[in-house]
Amino acid sequence: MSFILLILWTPCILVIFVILSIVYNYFVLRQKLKNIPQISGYLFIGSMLQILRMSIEGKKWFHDRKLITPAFHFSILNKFAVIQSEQAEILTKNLEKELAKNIGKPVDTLPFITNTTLAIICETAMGVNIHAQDSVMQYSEKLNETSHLVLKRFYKPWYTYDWLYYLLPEGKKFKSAVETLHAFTQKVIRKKKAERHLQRDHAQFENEDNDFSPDKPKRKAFLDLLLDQNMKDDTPLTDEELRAQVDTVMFAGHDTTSIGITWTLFLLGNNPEYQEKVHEELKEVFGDSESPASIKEISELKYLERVFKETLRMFPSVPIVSRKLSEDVKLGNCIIPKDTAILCSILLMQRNPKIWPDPMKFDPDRFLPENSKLRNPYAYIPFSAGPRNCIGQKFAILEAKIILCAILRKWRVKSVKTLDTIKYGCSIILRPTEKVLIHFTPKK
Ligand code: HEM
Repeated sequence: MSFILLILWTPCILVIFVILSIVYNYFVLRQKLKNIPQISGYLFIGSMLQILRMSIEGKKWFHDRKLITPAFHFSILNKFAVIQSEQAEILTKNLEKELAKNIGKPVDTLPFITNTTLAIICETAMGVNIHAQDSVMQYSEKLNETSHLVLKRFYKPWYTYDWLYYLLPEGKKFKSAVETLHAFTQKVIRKKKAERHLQRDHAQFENEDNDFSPDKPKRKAFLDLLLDQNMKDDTPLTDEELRAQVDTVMFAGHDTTSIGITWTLFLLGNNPEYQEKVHEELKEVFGDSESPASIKEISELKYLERVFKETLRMFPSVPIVSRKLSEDVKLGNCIIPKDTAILCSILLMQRNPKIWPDPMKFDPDRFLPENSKLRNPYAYIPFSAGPRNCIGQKFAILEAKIILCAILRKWRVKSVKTLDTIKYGCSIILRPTEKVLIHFTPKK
């Protein structure tokens, strides 16, 4: 079967094709650059638009993407890696404390990892230190609340109409959560802008282009980089658009990665023979050293990278991506007309036994170069594909490796639940719906 037809109730009836085939994903995801909208605007009735920029289309999307791309350049990622490493060290200290408090008990792992990825994204996206800011935790809670509410709205047709939705308790809750989010990001942007004015007045940044030279210890957040780029742009972003950019990176950049890392620990904790290979690799790269990992050492952890890739195959953090066709597209014998809504199911495709034999078997060697070379690149798309793919892919892989490496250099892990017994479900993100309990046993 290549696609499923879904008919949904929205202000007008919406027909959606859920695509299950590699070839069809290829046609849908690589549509022309001129107009590659996602359909979150359709599905979530515009409410997500208030928070994020995911529904921006055409030239506007292209302009904004060009503007934020330099902030994800490889040279800048290395600077961000310093923050990722510092936070990974804090995580291991926190885990040590937790284990000392509850000797012999398994740890509910996801909250620890999420606090870490949230701290990382706050510092890298906004330049805010999480420990100094209680409001950041509130920001994260509200972000989760809004994504749950958006999804609930999708299942209740009478919530479709804004005027009605905002009169009802859930609509009011949603509005208040969005206001908290906006207020926080706007405050940070205003503060950043004021700081920059002050710095300019004091001529502290005489040579902007050299700001990333190694002898300059100052680290810039995504927001600083965006403001730098924005100053050079012919059509700069407004404050509201800047806010949406930062919110998007905050939203897209912490839960996705923390859940991916937690699933990795869960799968390693169920597959001791593969976990042993990770420990062997760590021993080879680090020996008995206890110093934090360097970027070079992280890049040598090829097996760990394959482990993370295989985890994202079985548990893609984003299980579905959406598109609205910008042109008629021929799929098999059918012509699907322009403007049709399409869902590409990453989850179903990456677990399709015709493409991935024995799909629920965890096997990192599927990603050995010799085993991947003949595979269609659209068979594996946890970061989506085509021009509108995940801009944070390299950031996420680096972060996952740094955090996993920091944990697995200290402990062996064993999961309480198995693949058959753990409960999880699809919302915007594929997340566990129960605690992911893991035993951590010191290696020394
Ligand atoms: C394991 C971690 C991650 C996964 C699996 C993931 C996956 C995805 C997917 C599937 C999309 C949707 C693309 C589409 O609709 O085709 C996306 C978009 C996006 N992601 Fe990620 N992501 C991850 C981490 C990150 C991180 C760490 C950041 C930022 C630091 C980030 C920033 C973004 C942004 C800004 C977009 C929107 C891109 C656009 O519309 O131009 N992601 N991500």
